[in-house]
Amino acid sequence: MWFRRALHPHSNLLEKTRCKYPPWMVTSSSSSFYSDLPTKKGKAAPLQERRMRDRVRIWAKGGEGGNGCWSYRRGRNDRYGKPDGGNGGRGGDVILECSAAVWDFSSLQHHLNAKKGGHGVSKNMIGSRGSDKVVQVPVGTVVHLVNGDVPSLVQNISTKSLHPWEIPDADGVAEAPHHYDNRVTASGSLEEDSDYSAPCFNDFVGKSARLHHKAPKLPASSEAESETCRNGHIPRYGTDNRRVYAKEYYEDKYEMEAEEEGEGEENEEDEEWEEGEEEEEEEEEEIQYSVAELTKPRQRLIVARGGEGGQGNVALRKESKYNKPNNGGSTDREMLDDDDDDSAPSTSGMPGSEALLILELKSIADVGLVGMPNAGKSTLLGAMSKAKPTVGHYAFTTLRPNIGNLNYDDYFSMTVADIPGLIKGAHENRGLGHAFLRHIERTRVLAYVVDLAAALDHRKGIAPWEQLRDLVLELEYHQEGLSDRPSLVVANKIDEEGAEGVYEELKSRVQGVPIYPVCAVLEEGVPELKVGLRRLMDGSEWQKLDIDNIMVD
Ligand SMILES: Nc1nc2c(ncn2[C@@H]2O[C@H](COP(=O)(O)OP(=O)(O)OP(=O)(O)O)[C@@H](O)[C@H]2O)c(=O)[nH]1
Repeated sequence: MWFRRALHPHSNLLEKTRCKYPPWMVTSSSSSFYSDLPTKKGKAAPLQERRMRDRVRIWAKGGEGGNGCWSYRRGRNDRYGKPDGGNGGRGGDVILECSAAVWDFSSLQHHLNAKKGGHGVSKNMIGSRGSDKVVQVPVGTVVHLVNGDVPSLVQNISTKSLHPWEIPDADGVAEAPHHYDNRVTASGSLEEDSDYSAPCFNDFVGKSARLHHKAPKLPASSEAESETCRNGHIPRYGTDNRRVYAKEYYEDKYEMEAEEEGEGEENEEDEEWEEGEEEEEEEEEEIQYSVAELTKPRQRLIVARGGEGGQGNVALRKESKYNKPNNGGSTDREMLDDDDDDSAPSTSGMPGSEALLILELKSIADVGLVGMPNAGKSTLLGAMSKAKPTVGHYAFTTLRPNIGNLNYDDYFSMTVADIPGLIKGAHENRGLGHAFLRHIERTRVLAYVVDLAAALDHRKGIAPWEQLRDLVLELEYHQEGLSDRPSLVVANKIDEEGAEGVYEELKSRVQGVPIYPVCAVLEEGVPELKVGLRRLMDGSEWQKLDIDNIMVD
């Protein structure tokens, strides 16, 4: 309605527009009225016109644990009070979530940080858990580890659906609490997370202890004593002293434990030896390839874990009391009520784990269309499926793999990936390089698309049999044995004049694979091609293109 009003002779909208823009920009014809106005090009180019980001390096850091609280609950009748500082909350994890709604890594940040846990509070209240950083990655993401812990797979079902005593199944998709986490292996199978090591004391010694509440009366440690001498009284609020005391407290504890076990020296030797071995390993292989894969939507992978929260003085006091030798046969309750030793400090939260990762996308499709630029791969994908890839009469129109669904009358369906054009020397980074070939590493069937008309009428193109030889060589350069899978040849542009003769010559020069003459533009020969692809898919035919079976001048 509004545009009719604008064009109505009595409408003053047209008049206003005339005033706003110079006369040469405003015409009375309805077709050019709006199109002549200067239009600003949007920032976001269509997906097809953007280059794909299928490899990215990310740095993930789990959230720091919240500090434990040091607090005493004092009352009118209780001058000294009882400890009531709660533990700090656990830091958040960095999680990669597999999603079918994401195509590549272009929306991924390089630094992924999860949130810190909340600090513990008085009245024995635990700090809140830091929120996780969940980022979505496309289906087919492969994770390589440069630095850090091996990521672990998290299962993703609401625990409400489980029986209270049921342990979430490893193969299922149950959201397991963290102690049920499993490690994922290169093959995607799960392993029990048996050697997940708790963060050690050294992890938090270097961190400044930020304690909220009043410090306990410190024992006569060397620093505390010197402070006492200077001020004439035991310092009650010195953070540094608390930290020193906390350090000594834990060092003593760990020494005692080691002495008890009588293996202190052996442990040191073992550690040195292990360290040496680890260094050697690091030197040998810096990147651990394919430590995990995300192949199904909603799969989740923890790449960096949040640090544990620090302990409040309630927890530490209980711990120290339970650890005391119980000679008098007193009960646990009596031991807890006994508040002779109320000087247990609180501890600061552990830092979260860090990981440096390389994410790589390997699209998953049943059939991969491989061909030189301008061979007609995108046109063919559009003819076979409902995909709408960009088609252009110039080379390298396709900048990212396009995936389409090939449907059959009996509801069978398969996915087809159109890979950007390859040229001779792609392995030396000519053209778009051969990085896109990683997308066909997972395809089950290969369809080589050749342009029958490329070398016709003294055009400068390459003859179809030479195109095939170059394609096979490029696949092999990318990965040995990549061409070793069921294959067929699509002889495209059969509608061009003289293409029939080239097709006949192609058949005589290339042996061992079925060749389908097709006109992708007119969708001729496409049904036969679909039948051929299905035969290769279900295994009723198995033929591959061998370099020895291609006759080139
Ligand atoms: N005559 C004829 N032209 C075709 C046929 N199929 C495709 N074309 C034309 O060939 C040109 C290239 O087609 P695309 O589908 O973009 O080729 P591509 O292999 O995807 O090219 P890249 O994106 O460079 O890899 C376009 O101008 C198409 O119209 C066909 O069967 N017959």
